Amino acid sequence: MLDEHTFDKRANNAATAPAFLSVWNIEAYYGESYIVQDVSFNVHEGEILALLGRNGAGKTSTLRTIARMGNPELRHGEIWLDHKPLHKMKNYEAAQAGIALVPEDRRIIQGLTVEENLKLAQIAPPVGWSLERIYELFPRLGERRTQDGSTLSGGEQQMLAIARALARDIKVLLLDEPYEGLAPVIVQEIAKTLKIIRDQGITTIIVEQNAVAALKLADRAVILDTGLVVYDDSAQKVLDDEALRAKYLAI
Ligand SMILES: Nc1ncnc2c1ncn2[C@@H]1O[C@H](COP(=O)(O)OP(=O)(O)OP(=O)(O)O)[C@@H](O)[C@H]1O
Repeated sequence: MLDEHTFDKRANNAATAPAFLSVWNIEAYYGESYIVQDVSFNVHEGEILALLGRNGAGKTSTLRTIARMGNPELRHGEIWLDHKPLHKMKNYEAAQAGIALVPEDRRIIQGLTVEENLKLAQIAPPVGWSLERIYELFPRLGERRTQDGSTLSGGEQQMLAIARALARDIKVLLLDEPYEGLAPVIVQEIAKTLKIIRDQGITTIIVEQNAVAALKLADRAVILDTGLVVYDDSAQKVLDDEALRAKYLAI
């Protein structure tokens, strides 16, 4: 592994200069199962990256590794966020460094209102967006601020899960299947919001079964196949290339 000193030397080399978020040769395991197999990609500040691939390709595992969840266990490689070594951090340290993972099941806390869910996210510094700013972006949440969060519709729960991430001071939003189970009109509404969030400087990685929707949203795409990167280029190119879509995404 490189220390910060070695990293600085690398940073001076244009060919290997780290991006805002750099994932370098990461290998991660569930027990002895080798799942994330030498994955590398860069994410530029303020872009939306779609991380795609068939079922079981290792997308969720890659997000969990970046968020330093501990399971899967990172055994090799490096992850750098804005010159900070995420690979040396525990989950809470990665969160403090600005990583927010919104998991597939959204984890809305039952028995707490929308506003309480948001306030709970702000309990420990560094605090991010104010409630006013959040409600401006998600008017539906403002209207339902006193409603139990677990009684929201699927789309509203997804909005609350994203809003809760923004309530903390984050740099990178990791979204795992944000569109799952949502009607196309709600998908469009969330996509519009994610573009506004990008335009406010937040970097996003989206993992999504609805590859077409993710590609339409994203600036760039990385495609995984059995734990390996098989494509890393513009999202539009994938939309335009039928053979590529059929080969790696089966769409
Ligand atoms: N907790 C776990 N323990 C052991 N193996 C796991 C665990 N979670 C996932 N795996 C395995 O790791 C591989 C990659 O799973 P992962 O969920 O990362 O893929 P994915 O690309 O996100 O898939 P999907 O699109 O189906 O959600 C799969 O073979 C899966 O069975």
